Amino acid sequence: MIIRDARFLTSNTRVELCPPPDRPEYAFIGRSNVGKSSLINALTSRAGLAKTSASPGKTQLINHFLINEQWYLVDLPGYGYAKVSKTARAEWHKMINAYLQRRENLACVCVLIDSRLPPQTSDLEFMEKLGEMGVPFVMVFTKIDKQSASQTRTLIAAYLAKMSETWDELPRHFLTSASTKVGRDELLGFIDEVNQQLAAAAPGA
Ligand SMILES: Nc1nc2c(ncn2[C@@H]2O[C@H](COP(=O)(O)OP(=O)(O)OP(=O)(O)O)[C@@H](O)[C@H]2O)c(=O)[nH]1
Ligand SMILES: [Mg+2]
Repeated sequence: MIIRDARFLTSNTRVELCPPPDRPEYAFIGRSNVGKSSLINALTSRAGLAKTSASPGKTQLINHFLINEQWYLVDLPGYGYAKVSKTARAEWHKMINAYLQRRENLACVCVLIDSRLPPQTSDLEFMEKLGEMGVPFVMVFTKIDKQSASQTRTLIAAYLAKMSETWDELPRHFLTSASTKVGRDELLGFIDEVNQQLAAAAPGA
């Protein structure tokens, strides 16, 4: 897929204030600092489209971007950041739960996972929750440029082995780097595929 056009639409905390649910939506979520905003910039080849930061907790709102006038890409605030207050964490859960439950055009959630770490409880629990809610998702491993290919292979294999303890069928997964753009075409190809399936299934198609 070629990204001809990518623009920022809105930032807000409430699902009712999101843009009209009139096209497929793909949401990026994962632990703070995992590289959600950076990957959005890499996918769209628009540096600075989504705000990034070396310190965790940069993205605080539900940010909508419109891609090729056809689909929405959403940058969400991260979870699992230790220095966040109890109140802030409760607010995050409220906002994200409402978004996941009520955003009717949500086509797929991309759960971003740091490729350098062993399976983290917060990621495993979040994916469990998506499964219980019946929200489709894929796993997107990030920052693979930061280690050797063999380290990545070993860690991903261990991750998938861990997942197969609780999942009968493993979700699809992608290996990515916002720095080198590895995995960009695969992820965009997947989004294209889902967009086409949804269009074919839509009434009047
Ligand atoms: N080397 C490398 N660094 C990356 C990559 N992706 C992100 N980073 C760096 O990781 C840090 C966090 O990136 P962000 O994109 O802001 O992370 P985020 O997940 O949006 O973080 P929050 O909005 O705080 O939840 C920044 O310093 C990025 O430059 C990558 O693929 N490779
Ligand atoms: Mg961010």
